[in-house]
Order: sequence, then C-alpha cells, then structure tokens
Amino acid sequence: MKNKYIVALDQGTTSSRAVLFDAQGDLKGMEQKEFTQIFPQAGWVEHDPIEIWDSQWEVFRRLMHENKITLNDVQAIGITNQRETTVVWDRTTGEPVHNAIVWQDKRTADICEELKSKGLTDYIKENTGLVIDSYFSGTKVKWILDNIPNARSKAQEGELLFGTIDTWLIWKLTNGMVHATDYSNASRTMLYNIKTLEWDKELLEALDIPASMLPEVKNSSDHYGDLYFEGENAPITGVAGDQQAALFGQTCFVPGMAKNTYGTGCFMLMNTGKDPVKSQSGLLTTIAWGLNGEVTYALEGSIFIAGAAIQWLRDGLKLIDAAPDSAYFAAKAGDADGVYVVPAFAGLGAPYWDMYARGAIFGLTRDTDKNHLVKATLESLAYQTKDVLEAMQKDAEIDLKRLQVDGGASANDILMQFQADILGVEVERPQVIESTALGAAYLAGISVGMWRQDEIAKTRDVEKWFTPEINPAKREELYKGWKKAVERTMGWNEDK
Ligand SMILES: Nc1ncnc2c1ncn2[C@@H]1O[C@H](COP(=O)(O)OP(=O)(O)O)[C@@H](O)[C@H]1O
Ligand SMILES: O=P(O)(O)OC[C@H](O)CO
Repeated sequence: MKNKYIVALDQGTTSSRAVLFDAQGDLKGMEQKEFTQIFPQAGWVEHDPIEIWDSQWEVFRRLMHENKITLNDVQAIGITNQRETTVVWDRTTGEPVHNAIVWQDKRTADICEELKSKGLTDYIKENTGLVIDSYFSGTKVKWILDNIPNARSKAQEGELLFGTIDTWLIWKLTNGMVHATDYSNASRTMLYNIKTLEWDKELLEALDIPASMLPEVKNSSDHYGDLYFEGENAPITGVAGDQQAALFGQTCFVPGMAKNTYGTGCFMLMNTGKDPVKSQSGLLTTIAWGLNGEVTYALEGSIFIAGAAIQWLRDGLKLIDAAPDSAYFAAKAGDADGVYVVPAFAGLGAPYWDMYARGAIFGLTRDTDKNHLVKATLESLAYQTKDVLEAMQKDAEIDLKRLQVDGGASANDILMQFQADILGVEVERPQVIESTALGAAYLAGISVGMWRQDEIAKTRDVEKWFTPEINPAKREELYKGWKKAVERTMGWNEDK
C-alpha cells in the first residue's frame, strides 16, 4: 500500500521545481533549480529543452532523496508548466530541432501581422478565445518549420512532434511513449478550437502546420502514463498550464472567483463556468481545466512582465541584491513621488495587446533616487493588475470583492498593500503561495481518488488579508498618471 504523497513538477519560466504534498495538501518539501535564459537577439527569448528536462529531473530526484521517500510513497504525479513555450522535436531520436521558443519571444510579430491581413482576427477570437499575438504557440511552430532546414518536409512526413512544456516533459518522463497535453495547455496554442474541443483545421492550414505534429488532448485529471524511478513507479495523473493550475490550487471552483499569480509575469484568471465568455475588453477566453470530458472556462488577463521587472532591478540595474530587498527600499521611499515605471520589455499584454510597446520611466526629477525607482517598479505590478481587473469586471459584469493572490512576488507585503490600495478591494494571501504546484497536485490526487473536488475547497487557509487604506481621490489620481504613462510607451517599436 502506497503512502499518501503527491509530487508536483512545476516547470516555470525561470526555474524548475518539484514539490511534495501530503494527504492534507500541506507542503512537505520543495526543490528548485534555475536554468539559463537565452536572449539571441533583442526581443527573442529561448530555453534549451534539454536543460529544462535535466533541471526538472534533478529537482525531482533531489526531492525524493532529501525527503527520504521512494515512488512507493507517492500516489500520483502532477505536472504544471510555463504555457505557450514551444518545443519541436524528432519523433525517432527525441532530439529537439531548435531551442524552445519562449512565450515572451517577439520574433513572430510579422507572422501575426500576416494572420491579421488574412482577415483571421475575428475567427481566432471566436474559436480559440485568443487575440493574435506572438505570445501563443501557433506562430512559433510556424517559425521553426519555416526557418530550420528540412523541418517542414520532415514535419509533413510525420517525423516531427510539437509540444508545449507539459508535453515535452510527459514525453521525456515516459521515455517517448506518450505524446499528450491537457485542455488548458491546448487552449494556449492558438491552434485549438475551444468550442469544438478539437485542433482547428482552418488555423493549421493558415499556418501550414501538419496535424501529425500535434499531441492528443486529454482531461487535466487523467492517466497520462507512468514514471519509473529506482525500480518503482507512479502514475502521472494531473496536467495543467501553470496559471490554470493556480486557479485550481486557489480552489476557484465557482464562477466569479478569481486569482492573480505574481511570478515572472502576472496572470489573473476568473472562473466563468461551463460557457466561454467572449471578452470585449482585451482579455482572453481560455480553458481552465477539463474534468471527466467537461471543460470549465476562464477569462484571463495576461501581464508579460511582473516579477521579471524586479529581476531587472536586481540583474540589469543592480539596484538590489535579491528580489525581497525591493520591499526594504520601497519602504524607504514611502511613495514613488510621481515616478512611473512601465515595464513593457516584451510589449504589452492584456488589455492593451501591443507587441510594439517598450519599457519607459516617467516623472523623473532631480530628487528621484534609487528608492523611488524600486517603489515605482513594484507599483507597476499593481497598476497592471488594476488594468486587468477593470477589464475583467466589465466583461464578467461583476464587482469583485476580494482578490486571491499567490506566486513568488505575492510574498512582498509592500506590494500587496499597494495592490489593495490601488484596486480598492481586499487582497487575500493563502497559507500556500505555491498554488500552481498545489493545483497540479490536486488534479493528480483527484484522478487517483485521494481527494474530491468539493472537499478540497474546505482545506484552503488564508495567511494574511490586505485592506485598502488610501482614499478614492488619491487612488484615482495615481491611476490617472499610470494610464498616461502607458499610453506613451505604446507603438514605440513599430517602425523597427
Ligand atoms: N519578495 C519579493 N518581492 C518582489 N518580487 C519577488 C519577491 N520574491 C520573488 N519575486 C519575483 O517573483 C518571481 C519569482 O516568482 P515565481 O512564482 O517563482 O515565478 P516563476 O514561476 O515565473 O518562475 C521573480 O521574478 C522574482 O523577481
Ligand atoms: O512561468 P510563469 O509562472 O511566469 O508563467 C508563465 C505563463 O504560463 C505564461 O503564459
């Protein structure tokens, strides 16, 4: 009889994690490893798929050894991943034909323009729930097939496979036996029809992508295959994109419930139930998860740069030694004193969708110092979140009373307090801010009968609430400045 642990493998944009949960959903151990970010030229971002795999396998092994467990103690394994990031590999050798093209990569802006000029904007919105943007996988696959010698002919002969990172990991974990993804990841490819729940033939044709490259799409809670390690095995039974997994981990099971995850980027998702809600305000319609053949939809506001702006303070400007230090300098500043940082380093996502926007700092005076810059950068995460929340309230026609937060940067109290202030709604931080891994664990555990969805919600614990403290006039004045700043960054790179 196996003991009751679940292992979640969380493959994020900057690091791979393996997380151990017990039967109560309590976090019992975590191992993490950063991997190389490759920037071949301005606007391009790549990862080495082999390094991704090696780092994920290393943290898994470390987790098992550090916690002195074997797969005999593990009921099931969940996988969650940075979404959209695209890997194409050889079916026979298992070798990637190119580095993974990361979700932040802007090289396919021209392919996006072509799709727009073919009049596909409405079709794509209607059927995939997405806007045409280089963010999604479809144009990245086309770029690889167009640019890597012999790739298209090999793909046409059925020799190449495409996958997002979940699919790549499942393939590696099962020794090339399983080529599959889940509904939530499929819905981020811009190749998947979220209404018919099939790969979309018209889009495959428009992008010249052979259907033979595509993975099978399964429930998020389902048996994907088995992982073997040191003579024992455990089933892989949960798979979801990291943002959808976080929505599940935050137990946002009822339509109208929303969470915001502050990682490299920042992603707000609201459960909208069994019917897709079409956004009129620059949000995405996406699949939250699929359970027992039935999908739940979500509205999503995707912000490309959030914690990455704090990394920029650390690695680019060298203003801080570590991300948590941002709280110390921001506290010294008090307020940003009219300074606004718009971190549009990778264009702007929701609700603006401007691939050509670039970052800028506004409102500098002779008095501006390091502390103001740090505070303004932290504030930019909160302002971007407000942009998205306003759009979401409009689309879903609801007034959100509280926002459930998680992810690395949600640990920052100064940021969370400013977030509550600028939104004018309560911000609620759970005990486990690793909601992404928890969500993947829940999906895996449900599949093997360890948990029931209706029981999970009762186990969620809140660690801290942040209540709005500034007056509405001040809030409005600050936000007006932000909107003005954003406007001035838009289209900056259009002529390049
Ligand atoms: N205390 C903090 N204050 C502000 N930002 C933070 C803090 N801790 C971590 N971060 C930021 O959060 C991000 C890491 O969060 P994480 O959830 O691990 O992201 P990901 O899954 O995208 O790799 C980094 O970009 C880092 O700069
Ligand atoms: O790796 P994260 O946590 O920054 O998430 C990335 C998103 O999945 C991109 O859509």
